[in-house]
Amino acid sequence: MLLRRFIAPSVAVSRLTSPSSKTLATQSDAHLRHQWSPDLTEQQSLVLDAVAGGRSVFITGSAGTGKSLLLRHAIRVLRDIHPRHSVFVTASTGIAATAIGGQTLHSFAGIGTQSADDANTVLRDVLRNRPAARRWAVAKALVIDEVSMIDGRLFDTLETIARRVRHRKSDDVWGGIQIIASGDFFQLPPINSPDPEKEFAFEADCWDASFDLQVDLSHVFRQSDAKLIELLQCIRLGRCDPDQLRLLDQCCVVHSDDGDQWPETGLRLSGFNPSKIKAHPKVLQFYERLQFGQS
Ligand SMILES: Nc1ncnc2c1ncn2[C@@H]1O[C@H](COP(=O)(O)OP(=O)(O)OP(=O)(O)O)[C@@H](O)[C@H]1O
Repeated sequence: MLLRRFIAPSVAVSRLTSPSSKTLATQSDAHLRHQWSPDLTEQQSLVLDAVAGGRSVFITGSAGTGKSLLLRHAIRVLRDIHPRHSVFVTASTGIAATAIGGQTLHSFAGIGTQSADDANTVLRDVLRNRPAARRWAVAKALVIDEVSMIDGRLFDTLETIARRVRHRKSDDVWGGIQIIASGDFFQLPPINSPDPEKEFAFEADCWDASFDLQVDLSHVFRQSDAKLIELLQCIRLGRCDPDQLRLLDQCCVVHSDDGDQWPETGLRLSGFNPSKIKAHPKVLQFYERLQFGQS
């Protein structure tokens, strides 16, 4: 269901067709590319060129396509083209924010951890929170990592806050703040999204208007085996064909009466012939694990 809702609009995307209203920087694209890294792919370079040009960009792609690496480059570029104090680096979770040296989106925005009530209530709270209102006022660029965990209603609320706080500076979407968002909607979803119609950020009313460019990174760096990459992509989309299912099946270690292969999970092991276990020449190792947490 998520697949249909997400892919259908346009995110298998390269360039938005409508021209941006934002002014493009005058730096030479080739010069910037040379400075960044010769190893970046064409898609990654396209993103950095857009960031350097003041455009708002959504970066997506499956695991290992270089989103995090690209985001780190993008943050450096943003700090080159804007005053440092006006670039805010955020993520939807504390762990993700720490990884990129930023803060949580909620903390930046001054909205607390509860999900957005109506936009007017949240706006009133933000305006009472002077440091937060000031952050919104001075921001020229806002980075949002792991945007897949932001629900659509909150995304719309944040855009409304930006526009209302900054109405004297700009009537544009997000009050003219350059938005660089990154995430993979096939990975972590929002927690307790309050509005089923706007469960995901890409369902927000302002989503498409928020970005000049939406890029789906296609080159997977984490694996090099083409067959494995294709298989992982198909699993991600829930579209495995019978050949791929057979291949997966072959990878499972299956109990064989005379072979030396062992079941790979405790569950299967418990159904394994106990005499086989006792007769096995190798010494069995037992590992104890303690796990703490709240349910
Ligand atoms: N252009 C590139 N050339 C070589 N290696 C690259 C390039 N871009 C990314 N990588 C490497 O690919 C690996 C995966 O990158 P990264 O962690 O940024 O992916 P990701 O899309 O953020 O993954 P995930 O969604 O799992 O967090 C890293 O080791 C990274 O250094």
